Amino acid sequence: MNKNLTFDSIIIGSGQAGNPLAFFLAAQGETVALVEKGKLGGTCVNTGCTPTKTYVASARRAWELTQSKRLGIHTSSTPEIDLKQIWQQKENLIDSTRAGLQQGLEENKQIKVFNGVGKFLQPNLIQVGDDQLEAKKIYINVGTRPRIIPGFENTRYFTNESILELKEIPNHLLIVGGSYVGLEFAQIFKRLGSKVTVLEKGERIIHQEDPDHSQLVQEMLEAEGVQFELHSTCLSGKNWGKSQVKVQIDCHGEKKAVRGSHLLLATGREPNTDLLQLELAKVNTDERGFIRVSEKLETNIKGIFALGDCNGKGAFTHTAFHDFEIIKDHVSGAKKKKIRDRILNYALYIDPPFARAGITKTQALNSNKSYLFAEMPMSQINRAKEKGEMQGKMEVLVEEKSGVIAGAMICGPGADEIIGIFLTAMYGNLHVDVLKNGVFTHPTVTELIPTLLQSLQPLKK
Ligand SMILES: Cc1cc2nc3c(=O)[nH]c(=O)nc-3n(C[C@H](O)[C@H](O)[C@H](O)COP(=O)(O)OP(=O)(O)OC[C@H]3O[C@@H](n4cnc5c(N)ncnc54)[C@H](O)[C@@H]3O)c2cc1C
Ligand SMILES: NC(=O)c1ccc[n+]([C@@H]2O[C@H](COP(=O)([O-])OP(=O)(O)OC[C@H]3O[C@@H](n4cnc5c(N)ncnc54)[C@H](O)[C@@H]3O)[C@@H](O)[C@H]2O)c1
Repeated sequence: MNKNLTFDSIIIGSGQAGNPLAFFLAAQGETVALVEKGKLGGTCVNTGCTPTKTYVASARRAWELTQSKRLGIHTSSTPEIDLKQIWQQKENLIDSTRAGLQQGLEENKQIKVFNGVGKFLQPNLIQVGDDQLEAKKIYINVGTRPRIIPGFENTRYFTNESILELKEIPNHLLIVGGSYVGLEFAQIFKRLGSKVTVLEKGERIIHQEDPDHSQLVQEMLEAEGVQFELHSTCLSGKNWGKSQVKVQIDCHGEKKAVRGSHLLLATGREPNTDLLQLELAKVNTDERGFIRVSEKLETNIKGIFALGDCNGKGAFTHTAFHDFEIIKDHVSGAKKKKIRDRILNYALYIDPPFARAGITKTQALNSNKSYLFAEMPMSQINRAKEKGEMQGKMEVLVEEKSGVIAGAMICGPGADEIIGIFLTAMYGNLHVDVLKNGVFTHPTVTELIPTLLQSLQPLKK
């Protein structure tokens, strides 16, 4: 039976911004409809951060066993990898996270969850199944999905979602796309026992990073046996017999191709905004379908907001959560928080992690400001030596005039946590001397930050 229901707010998408927002608005006394077409918790919980980092942990443990001899530990047998159990462990973690969320939503009398695809009928009217929901405020948090490139329509392929359902280790995994998703899975499956080949159309992997960083990460993965085919233009796939796939990686000249047992497409994301009938609400998007928003996340239509990956202003869980913080700040009246307050930062969870904050060397060289630069290889850092993990380095960029840190990159043990030291200094607008004069705990990677800063020199091309 059709129902017409009125709420104070409607949230479309149970993602990293939508869930905390539902609880916050409810605590303000609002009635809230939360519309979700799939599983509660969105990408990060179900098919993104949580499952991949669980797999990274298992893969790390498998790799550690192969390294134990070097550290004087002799094991009597080769480790047996049980992907079914790794899968189960990840399922358990996801289930418990989702169960906590579901319980919180069910117990909250102010929130009602609707299962189904939310679509606009008018700027303040949403259709979900047979129900029509009305509210003065609508928050869109619909996230993104894997982008499938042309040429693979009739090929057996996996995405970041379906590959997490495998129960047996692929014999030879081909991965199209040498960026965050592709590289994390490349190392995971190599360490779990697959042969892995990454096919990247560009001249280098992680093309948004500095070229020497692309090189560094490629060399680290190659040292573990991951193979790379760069300049893989003109890609297309086809099934090869019952159990293989063949990917054409150059359709000119020698017509090069590679064959494998499994194929993962990791070629970027596209926004789920096409499901929303945004045209009926006259909400503007950019040419790629991301919703255009102001600094306070409002769309061109008053009362309609877009948060998280679907607004194209961030592509991470922490940026989606910060979008929630911005809305919270505006609803509660402080009205100080803005998108531009945040400093770009993230970690690529290969092991050891590659973490970055602020600008790159390439960006610094292309700007009209002068910068100081310092770097230090992990091979000079005692803690890294003691752990026997000396790949990677630490780098920092300081704006010469202000003496404030503009960018940092750490690739090495604990990099994803240590980058927070630079970020704190950057958020606090601290002069670099504060860190340079600090005394940090021994033996840590962090204790070398003052030494790193003592070697700052003008950044040169
Ligand atoms: C493999 C992988 C690993 C990742 N690892 C990390 C990491 O380590 N660290 C990090 O910071 N980020 C990571 N990310 C990115 C992170 O997952 C996203 O940035 C984050 O989940 C974005 O959250 P969101 O709130 O924008 O939307 P999402 O979490 O994508 O949630 C959107 C929700 O909206 C629902 N929806 C869509 N359309 C509709 C509709 N019309 N009606 C109803 N519901 C709808 C979807 O089903 C989904 O549940 C990873 C991503 C992937 C793919
Ligand atoms: N640790 C993390 O924070 C983390 C981990 C995984 C994913 N993510 C998020 O997921 C998003 C998506 O990651 P992603 O790696 O899928 O996408 P991406 O957009 O970062 O990279 C896509 C890659 O595929 C390549 N590619 C695109 N079209 C191709 C083609 N036709 N042939 C061959 N190669 C092609 C591109 O050159 C690029 O290297 C990221 O923006 C990131 O925010 C974050």
